[in-house]
Amino acid sequence: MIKLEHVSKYFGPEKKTAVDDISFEVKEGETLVLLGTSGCGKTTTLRMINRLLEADSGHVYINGKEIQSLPPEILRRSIGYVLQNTGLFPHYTVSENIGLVPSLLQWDKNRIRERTTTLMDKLRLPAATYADTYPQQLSGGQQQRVGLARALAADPPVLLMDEPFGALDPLTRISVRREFKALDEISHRTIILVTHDVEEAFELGTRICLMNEGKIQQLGTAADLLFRPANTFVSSFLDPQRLQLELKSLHIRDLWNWLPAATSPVSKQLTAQSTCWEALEAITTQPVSVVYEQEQKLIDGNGLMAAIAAYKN
Ligand SMILES: Nc1ncnc2c1ncn2[C@@H]1O[C@H](COP(=O)(O)OP(=O)(O)OP(=O)(O)O)[C@@H](O)[C@H]1O
Repeated sequence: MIKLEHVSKYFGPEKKTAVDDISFEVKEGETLVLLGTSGCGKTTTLRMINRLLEADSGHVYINGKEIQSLPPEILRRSIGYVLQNTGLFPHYTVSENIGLVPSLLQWDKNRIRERTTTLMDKLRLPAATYADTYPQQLSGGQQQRVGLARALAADPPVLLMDEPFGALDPLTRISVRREFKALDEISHRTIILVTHDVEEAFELGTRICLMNEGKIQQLGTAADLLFRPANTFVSSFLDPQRLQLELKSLHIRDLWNWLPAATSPVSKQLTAQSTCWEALEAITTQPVSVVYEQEQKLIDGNGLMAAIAAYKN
């Protein structure tokens, strides 16, 4: 769906390298997260995909078509773009902001109104209350949802998101992120999301591309990065949050072979798809059992920790 081949970008008279020969592919419906510390080239990479920046070398393809072959304004109509500071127009109402791209595409007024209302309802901003308000009358979390609705309005197959939850306070950030993940409008889209927040990357990414100094250090699933790091940069980057990330990334089914059998029936609250984090939350009061592939296993604190240790060895 999206393919980068040996893409590089340099800035300034000294041709300082911002992005250094990176290649990756994002499949249809996948969310790829570009993760890394400030200045590692995430935003530059993202902006070369919608041609807000031009690559100095290499090729970018969307659906097999090289993006250079399309005028930037046509290209951008099929790519939703969400920014940290939302980029909403302050003198446009919420519904005018959301309907911007459909208007440019010359949809008729009824279709724009219908689409705007649908999106506002889905994003918990009922049109009756918010359609005629202005962005500055909304909270940060609400403005972020308007920014997302605007990016989704013309139903683009591709969504590029640059620190979309970055301006929100930690609690709002977690709830807006959960809502985003659960949104049916998101599930079928191909998304590239930039963040420096490891937990966010692990929660939202189908795969994660960890960058440093313009280069890809590793591109893989959360489990690849955690348990099969490509180099010491990758493991040290994750170390500060390692325990939490491991508990949230490992599922009961991953540990199945190392968990003890349940000898007597115990209350069942978990499934094999539950994460170890969810299991720990559930077993704070009593052990639980899980049935998977016609076997019943016991989940208690000691058994779970021993199974995690065995999995890692
Ligand atoms: N327009 C520009 N002119 C000169 N240098 C730039 C420009 N844009 C980015 N850079 C430099 O390129 C490098 C990569 O920047 P980029 O914004 O892509 O990093 P980032 O990983 O997105 O960082 P952040 O998380 O802080 O946004 C940095 O060293 C930055 O200073």
